[in-house]
Amino acid sequence: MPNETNDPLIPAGQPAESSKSSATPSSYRRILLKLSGEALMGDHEFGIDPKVLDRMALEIGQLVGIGVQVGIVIGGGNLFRGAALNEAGMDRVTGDHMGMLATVMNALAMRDALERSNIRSRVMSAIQMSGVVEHYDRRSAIRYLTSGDVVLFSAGTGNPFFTTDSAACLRAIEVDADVVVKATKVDGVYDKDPVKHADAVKYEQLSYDDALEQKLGVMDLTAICLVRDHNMPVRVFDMNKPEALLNLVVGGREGTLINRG
Ligand SMILES: Nc1ncnc2c1ncn2[C@@H]1O[C@H](COP(=O)(O)OP(=O)(O)O)[C@@H](O)[C@H]1O
Ligand SMILES: O=c1ccn([C@@H]2O[C@H](COP(=O)(O)OP(=O)(O)O)[C@@H](O)[C@H]2O)c(=O)[nH]1
Repeated sequence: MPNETNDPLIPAGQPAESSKSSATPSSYRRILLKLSGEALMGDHEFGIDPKVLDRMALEIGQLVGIGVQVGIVIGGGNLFRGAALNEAGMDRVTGDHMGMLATVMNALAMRDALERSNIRSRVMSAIQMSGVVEHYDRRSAIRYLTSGDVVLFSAGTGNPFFTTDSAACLRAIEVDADVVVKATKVDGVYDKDPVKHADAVKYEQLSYDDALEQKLGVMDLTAICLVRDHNMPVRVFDMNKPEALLNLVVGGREGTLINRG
């Protein structure tokens, strides 16, 4: 049922067609954007490139400008990954805790860039961090999104052994986003890793089951199971392509759509 009551706690989740009749030219009313930590590095080997943050803030601002509600989950792979720390000898859960804290740092940096561009934003964390960021609360998050604030969901799911892809899918389902938009370094999902195979063929569209059966590697299987079980569409696109984000949100053919098929 479309939300016709203006109650912020009634899910936005309007199908694309119904929101087309509203003031926004967007195909989507509420999106969950997943940014990988590595996307924030730019040309560097580690850390955060402020120029990349500013460019992303600009692109996110374009979405806010046309009335799209934007939730963001940022990864932490530019700083720490639990699995990599574990391979180097560290306890896995400790490594995952460090990875989740890395996502909070990235979210703080992104908020800083958004605010410098005069885009209202809030950071919420799955791990309580009083005095630094607000603890994640679904109802508050929906209120913020409805009021037009960009909400950065940090610290992943709050649990070790998960990824921020799973966190993005989880938060998208919880706040009833219309779509998960996954920004990567490649321009969609291919039949094999396009970075390793020059002859890889891109999919325009892919079903959840095909993505699972073929283990296509662009998103972890836990995340795909979650979106499949809740019929949440995912679009994978290239964040380095200028205007690609805006284009896909207004209905352009960017990247690969993963859905029921
Ligand atoms: N079938 C595939 N289609 C597209 N990308 C793939 C595929 N298999 C593996 N990949 C890799 O997945 C990466 C994108 O996922 P992403 O989550 O952004 O990266 P990371 O896991 O390094 O944070 C791409 O850089 C690409 O090399
Ligand atoms: O719910 C979560 C999300 C993330 N992480 C940890 O945080 C790291 C950074 O997240 P991710 O690898 O998903 O970042 P990205 O690849 O998107 O940069 C992961 O490797 C995990 O160690 C975790 O333990 N639980």
